[in-house]
Amino acid sequence: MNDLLPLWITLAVLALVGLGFLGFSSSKRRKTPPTTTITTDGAAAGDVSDVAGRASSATLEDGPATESVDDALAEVVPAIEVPEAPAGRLARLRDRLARSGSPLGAKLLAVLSRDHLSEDDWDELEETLLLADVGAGPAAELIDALRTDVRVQGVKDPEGVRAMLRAELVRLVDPTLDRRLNTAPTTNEAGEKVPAVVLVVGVNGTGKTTTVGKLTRVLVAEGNEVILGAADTFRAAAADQLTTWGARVGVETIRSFKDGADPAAVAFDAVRTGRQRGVDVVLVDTAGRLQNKAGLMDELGKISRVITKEAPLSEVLLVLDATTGQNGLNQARVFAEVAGVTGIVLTKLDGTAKGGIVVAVQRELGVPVKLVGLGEGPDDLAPFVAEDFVDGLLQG
Ligand SMILES: Nc1nc2c(ncn2[C@@H]2O[C@H](COP(=O)(O)OP(=O)(O)OP(=O)(O)O)[C@@H](O)[C@H]2O)c(=O)[nH]1
Repeated sequence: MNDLLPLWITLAVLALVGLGFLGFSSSKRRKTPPTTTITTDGAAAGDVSDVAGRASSATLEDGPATESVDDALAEVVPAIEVPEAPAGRLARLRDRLARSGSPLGAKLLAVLSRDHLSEDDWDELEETLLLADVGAGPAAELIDALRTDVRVQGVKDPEGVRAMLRAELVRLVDPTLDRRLNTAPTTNEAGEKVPAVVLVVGVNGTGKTTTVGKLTRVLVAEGNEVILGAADTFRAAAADQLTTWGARVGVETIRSFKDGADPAAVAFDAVRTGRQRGVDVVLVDTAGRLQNKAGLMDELGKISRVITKEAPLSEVLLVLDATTGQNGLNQARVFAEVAGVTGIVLTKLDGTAKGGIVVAVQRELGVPVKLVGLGEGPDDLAPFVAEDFVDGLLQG
């Protein structure tokens, strides 16, 4: 029996080592990056935000709850998606524009193709433009230009009429405006990289958070490193929503888990983190409740003041819902005064026959439309191109 003692000891040691290995590998398995693929439908995205929210709050509020955080994340952390390249998106989305804008394009073409244009016909054209929210000034301008074209050229064949209308609409939308997004990082005097900071403002419900999410994908597709700041602390779900958008393309969101946290503090943290990490762009989502002008001015003023301690603001994008017409324009005026808007994002153009708002809002604010939202899909945000937009209106 004594002779067998060394053998028993060896077996016991081997068994212990074996058990240890199994334990290690199973704990490793829990930490393996989850492989759940998130589809583009809202339900799956919602699941992720729930869990992302649960996981992060567990980390912050419950102390060392690493096990449950891992488990929660393991359920649904998405595989990183590859967003669609931005160039040519407007052409892909042209059908949606055509469907929404066709009352404008088709009606204008139908009237202009009549044999002898009477005063009533010109009135009808003007009315059509006004109904599409082009605005009184630009509508009158377009009618004058078309009257001159018809008198001088006397075009009557359908192709000629279409070409004439296209040229005048493009002129009205103004292809000469600089619509580039300023998202290039800079270098400060100390030679350090400073990220471009894009502040996104607008009334609640216009699509700000969605736009920040879609814009993140545009920037990632262009090879930028991005960090998001969830400074919409008014609506708790907005930060979850933003975290989900970011996670889908491997982008981190800086947020607070405190109810009603100071949005300026979150914005500051986001920009500071972006600077420390050397990222290219920091995108900051805001709440922008339009309680009153003074309140809005205080909030946005404070956000931009604290941000600029870390990095200059590169862009202030105003998100406007195209379906809200003149009301949207009134809101836009207030934001433009308060926030120093440098570009407009017009959302929900897929759901309106009022594509003319592009012209009205540019004229009203003197700021170009830089991006348009044409659906709820993750890549349904397109850089605005005057010619493609007009072609969309005239298609169909
Ligand atoms: N059809 C369509 N829907 C859009 C578009 N952009 C945003 N939406 C929808 O508009 C709704 C509101 O969007 P949010 O991004 O939550 O709006 P928000 O401005 O951040 O709202 P608050 O956080 O309350 O300030 C969502 O259902 C979006 O899917 C678009 O271009 N087309």
